[in-house]
Amino acid sequence: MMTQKKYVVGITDHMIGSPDLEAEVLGQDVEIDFFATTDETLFDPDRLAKLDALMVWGARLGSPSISHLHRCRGVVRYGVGYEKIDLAALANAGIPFANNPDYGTEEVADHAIAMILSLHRRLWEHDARARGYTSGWQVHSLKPLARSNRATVGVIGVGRIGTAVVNRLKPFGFRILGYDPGQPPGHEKAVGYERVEALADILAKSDIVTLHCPATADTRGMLNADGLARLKPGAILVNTARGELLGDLDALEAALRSGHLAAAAIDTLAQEPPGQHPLLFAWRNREDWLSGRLVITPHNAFYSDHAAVEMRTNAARTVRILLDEGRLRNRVTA
Ligand SMILES: NC(=O)c1ccc[n+]([C@@H]2O[C@H](COP(=O)([O-])OP(=O)(O)OC[C@H]3O[C@@H](n4cnc5c(N)ncnc54)[C@H](O)[C@@H]3O)[C@@H](O)[C@H]2O)c1
Ligand SMILES: O=C(O)[C@H](O)COP(=O)(O)O
Repeated sequence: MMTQKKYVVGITDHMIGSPDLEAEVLGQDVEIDFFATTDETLFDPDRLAKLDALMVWGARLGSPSISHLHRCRGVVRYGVGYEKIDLAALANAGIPFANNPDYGTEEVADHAIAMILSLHRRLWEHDARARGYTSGWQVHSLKPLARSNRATVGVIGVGRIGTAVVNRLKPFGFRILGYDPGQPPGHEKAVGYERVEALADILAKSDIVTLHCPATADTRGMLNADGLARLKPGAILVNTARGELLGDLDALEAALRSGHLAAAAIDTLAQEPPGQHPLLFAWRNREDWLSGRLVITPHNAFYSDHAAVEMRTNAARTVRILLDEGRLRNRVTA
């Protein structure tokens, strides 16, 4: 017997492929309206107007779309970050918003650790030099390598992912500093890092800086020219959080060219896929001056098959709870 549909849930976007997993979790009384695009200008207003809830992955969601969500009880994002969602417009429309904080934490932490260790050990630089090995097959051909228990890692943002990174760093013996004005006193003891009270301090004291805070008005450009200049000479930078924290590729290029920044590993860029900046050109073309000192991955730190299932299941459960109980878990306010 066909179950009558009680609700309509909108799902974006084509990154989902087919919303079969969501259909299973949402149940038979939910009709899914699948918007197979990340381009919100292509969202049909009449279809938006019929939605009881909306699930969003890569799409932006701004006031033109939000103004058509007449009966929507909640918007749920598949991911953790929500800088592409106009929270103020949702609040004005009286529509609550939730993110999906508890998926893929382990994956992002592993990705950051892989980046930290491979840059700390200068794997890519050694690989590049050893390939042309008449001059490069030398044990000490690069800048000095510090033993991990003589190096300091600065973790900026010690929330879920930052904490998972701290826990992974401990067995290596690194000194671990943490900067996170949002965490209460005592958090550093509970997690096991040394608390630093000012951004400038953690930048100045760390050999390796790893970013794990969201993109907000406070954090955008925290490592622009000024922030980069505050780093220790020869520091390493890892960004698996958001590209907007760096933002200024001119400044990043200058810091790498001068050697003030020894190396950087980046999973997120302000523009994705990356554009035509000269630094990106040098990276694509493996230019000698940069070779092995800039590693870029395509915003896939979160990804594993397990995390993808976890992400989709958790987000759909959040919607099901909303439809059944009128309660939105993981709610985020502007
Ligand atoms: N690359 C990826 O695939 C991927 C995947 C998931 C999340 N992320 C990014 O990682 C970020 C962190 O995720 P999370 O799950 O740990 O989030 P979280 O909310 O658990 O932790 C973020 C922490 O950042 C802190 N923070 C806020 N403003 C700060 C500031 N000005 N300086 C220092 N710390 C500040 C907060 O107090 C919080 O403790 C997300 O916001 C998202 O942008 C990236
Ligand atoms: O924030 C997240 O969960 C991850 O970065 C993946 O989400 P996004 O790439 O869609 O923002």
